[in-house]
Amino acid sequence: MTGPSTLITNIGELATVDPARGTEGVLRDAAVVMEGERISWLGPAAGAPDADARFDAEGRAVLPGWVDSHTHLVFAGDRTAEFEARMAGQDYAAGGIAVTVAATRGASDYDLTRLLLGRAAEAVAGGTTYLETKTGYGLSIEQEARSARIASTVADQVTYLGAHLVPAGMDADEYTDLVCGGMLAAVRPYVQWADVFCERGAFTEAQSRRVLAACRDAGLGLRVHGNQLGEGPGVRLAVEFGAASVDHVNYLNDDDVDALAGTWSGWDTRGGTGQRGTVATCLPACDLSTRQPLAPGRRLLDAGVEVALASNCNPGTSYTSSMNYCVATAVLQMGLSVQEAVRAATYGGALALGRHVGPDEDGLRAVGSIAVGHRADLHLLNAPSATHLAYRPGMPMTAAVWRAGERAV
Ligand SMILES: N=CN[C@@H](CCC(=O)O)C(=O)O
Ligand SMILES: [Zn+2]
Repeated sequence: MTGPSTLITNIGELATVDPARGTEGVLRDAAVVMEGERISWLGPAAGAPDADARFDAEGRAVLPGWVDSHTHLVFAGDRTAEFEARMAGQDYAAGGIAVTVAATRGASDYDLTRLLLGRAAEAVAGGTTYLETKTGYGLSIEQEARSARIASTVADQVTYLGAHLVPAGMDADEYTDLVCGGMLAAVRPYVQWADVFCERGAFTEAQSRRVLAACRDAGLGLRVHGNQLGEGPGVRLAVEFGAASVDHVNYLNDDDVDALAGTWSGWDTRGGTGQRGTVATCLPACDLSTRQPLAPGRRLLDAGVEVALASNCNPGTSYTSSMNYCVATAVLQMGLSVQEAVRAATYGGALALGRHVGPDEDGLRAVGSIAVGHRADLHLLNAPSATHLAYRPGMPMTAAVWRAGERAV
């Protein structure tokens, strides 16, 4: 599909995050042409072709739109009281999820959709152009199917997280049967991925294994919430099942890091080719809000693991979809360079969602990097370089956003 073309010129720093351009991938004094939903040209501004419309970036930086590969946006209510108690010293516990389940079950389809649309709009306003979201606040066949259906009308990709918490009054193994049986069948038309919260207070290793096997057999891609509140089997299970990502990863021992690194042994990080492994998705906004140690992103990168950064926007542990904030935190507190953090929040998220490459055909274009044929998802900063995301944290850095070639902000 073609369409009207737009030339964005006078770009001071164009962070392509394209592995084909080597680890740097940064062009100076650059321009990009979008044609319909796709990128049709990029290169030096001086050599840019004509286009139907022209936008002057005035020397500012352009990045790929953020790819937020981990959110929980289908919910009603909030958990301010729980947050206040946590800031007063109480530990986070999985049980708080039940408060959101009650509020979500009580909301109408109309309200749940309206709330989700508002949150997705907030994410786009912050530079996010590709969004995953999950079920997990329904926890019955009807409610999980409703959440999945509503999510699929708004998010780019949807993950089934029936295995988020065992609902009050239910036996854990009987609930796991439901997650692997009738509930899975009911959500299946709406979701691409399945996830399990493998943690104390949520699902045990044996229960998690059953969920992952059933969902894999149903043809879903897999991800795992693991090692968030302490060391545990989450990472090992993710590796064993060939999951696309394991998310949180706060408490890792050497074996966990080695196991994750092993999944990337056939991968060429510089070129972005080869056999892909399990992405470690770090969620720094969640770590700060729950006062957990920040995930060891530096250690994972040094070991050769591909890392993603995501917001984990949800009412319990991370009530923000600001990827700018996640990137700033990764640089200021996790030891990532600006380039590594930007890559993790764009290309890394795309890797975790299987969209780092695409056939680059309609509806299946690659996201998370700027290259010809990829989806035209661009983020113009109010700054001359991406460094300003960390150098000026908390400042309004998002100047304009194009999503699939359309101006969204
Ligand atoms: N860790 C599990 N699930 C969410 C939190 C859910 C909640 O507390 O409502 C998370 O990713 O942090
Ligand atoms: Zn989560």
